[in-house]
Amino acid sequence: MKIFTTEVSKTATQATAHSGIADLLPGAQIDDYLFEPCGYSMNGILPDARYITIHITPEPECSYVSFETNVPQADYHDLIMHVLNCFKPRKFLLTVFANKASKAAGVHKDMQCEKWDEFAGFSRVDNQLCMFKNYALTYAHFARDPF
Ligand SMILES: C[S@@+](CC[C@H](N)C(=O)[O-])C[C@H]1O[C@@H](n2cnc3c(N)ncnc32)[C@H](O)[C@@H]1O
Repeated sequence: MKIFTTEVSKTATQATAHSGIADLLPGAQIDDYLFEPCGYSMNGILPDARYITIHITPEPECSYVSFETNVPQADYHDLIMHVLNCFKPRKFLLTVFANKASKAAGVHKDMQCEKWDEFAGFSRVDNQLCMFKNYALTYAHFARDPF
């Protein structure tokens, strides 16, 4: 997380490149900001009103990264792996919003499968499917050391 400090990165562009954020969704037009002495925010826009937004609090006592996108994908496995490789968290929360018309319509059912109980070295410690009128939400909590 030191990469998101002005001690290590001279500019936001440097932090975006060196952290791997620039490669998460190639082609995004990025507006990034590196706070003094630490902290990072970025918004990226892609064709068809798609976006990516990342906010990073690197302070060790309360470190936190948020990543959000509306880029439609049938399967977010590779993108999730890419994000995890960038930030190497000890735990993460995953939320997927999709309805029947979404490219990701099958994700809710898929994420109820036991194969997600263990994922990329993480254990799933919580899993919820919430059905709303026009869409559903899957929420899952993964941790490296759950017990
Ligand atoms: C990236 S900002 C994001 C805050 C925003 N509430 C969010 O999560 O969307 C938080 C990080 O920037 C740092 N920071 C430095 N100066 C800041 C400022 N003037 N306003 C907000 N955050 C600042 C904080 O210490 C923290 O590491």
